[in-house]
Amino acid sequence: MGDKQARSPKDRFLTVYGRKPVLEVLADETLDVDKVILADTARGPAAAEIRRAAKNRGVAVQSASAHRVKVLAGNGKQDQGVLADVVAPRMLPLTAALDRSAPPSPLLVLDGITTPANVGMILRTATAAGLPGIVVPRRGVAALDPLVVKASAGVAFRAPVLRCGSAEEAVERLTESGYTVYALGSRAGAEATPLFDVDVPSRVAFVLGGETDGVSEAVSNLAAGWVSIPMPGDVESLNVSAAAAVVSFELVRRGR
Ligand SMILES: C[S@@+](CC[C@H](N)C(=O)[O-])C[C@H]1O[C@@H](n2cnc3c(N)ncnc32)[C@H](O)[C@@H]1O
Repeated sequence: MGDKQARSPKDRFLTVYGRKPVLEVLADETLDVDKVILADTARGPAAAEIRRAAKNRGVAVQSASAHRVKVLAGNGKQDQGVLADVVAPRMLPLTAALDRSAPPSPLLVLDGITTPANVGMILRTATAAGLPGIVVPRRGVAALDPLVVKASAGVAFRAPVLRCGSAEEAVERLTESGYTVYALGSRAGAEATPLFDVDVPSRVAFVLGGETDGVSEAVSNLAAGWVSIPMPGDVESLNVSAAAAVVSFELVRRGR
């Protein structure tokens, strides 16, 4: 994965699409809206309202074909011919964060989490716990779209999101940078260290896996080991956002 992709412009923006979400971000003075892109086929009162709201905020409205808007919104989404790029001030490429003199730690890394509501809830919880970084790969994880923003209760705009191509790439980069990277799994059995006993070195990251398959084999092979949240009750696993909450606040407790 070259640096070009690692520094995609998408690393700065959350794209919001659809008339109502775009009007909502334009109405929110705390958000820095970079631009609005409106389909050249968009006419009538709804398009006029968006143009008016953008003008009031001094936000540029670019015109594009309806097809282009659809592609930019991630194809198959209910874009209604309009999207807005909102600057997420704390979103950074992972590589840039690791180049800092004090790289952020502890981190969460998302691997294969495809339900936007889970991604949004994880961003909200980890931000609430004060974690300095949540690695959200561009591939294999739900796109940072309005469903994620909604599930995060708007926290996604200011969550410390670190972007990279894939979870595998993130684990490789983190390991090269001296992080101990643990894979979180409920069924790892005897080979897993209970979360409440695990060492938390100064550079540490915990990988959360997908809703169905958990942490991928490729990622777990790169990790330093498995960690599990003890579950004395008889259930197979926690919802991934619940697991993220337990880990995040255990890290807060350890940091005291
Ligand atoms: C719904 S679980 C995935 C269950 C999946 N069948 C599996 O084999 O891992 C989603 C993610 O939440 C995290 N998780 C859930 N329960 C956990 C537990 N008790 N300990 C550690 N991680 C857990 C793991 O990262 C897991 O990959």
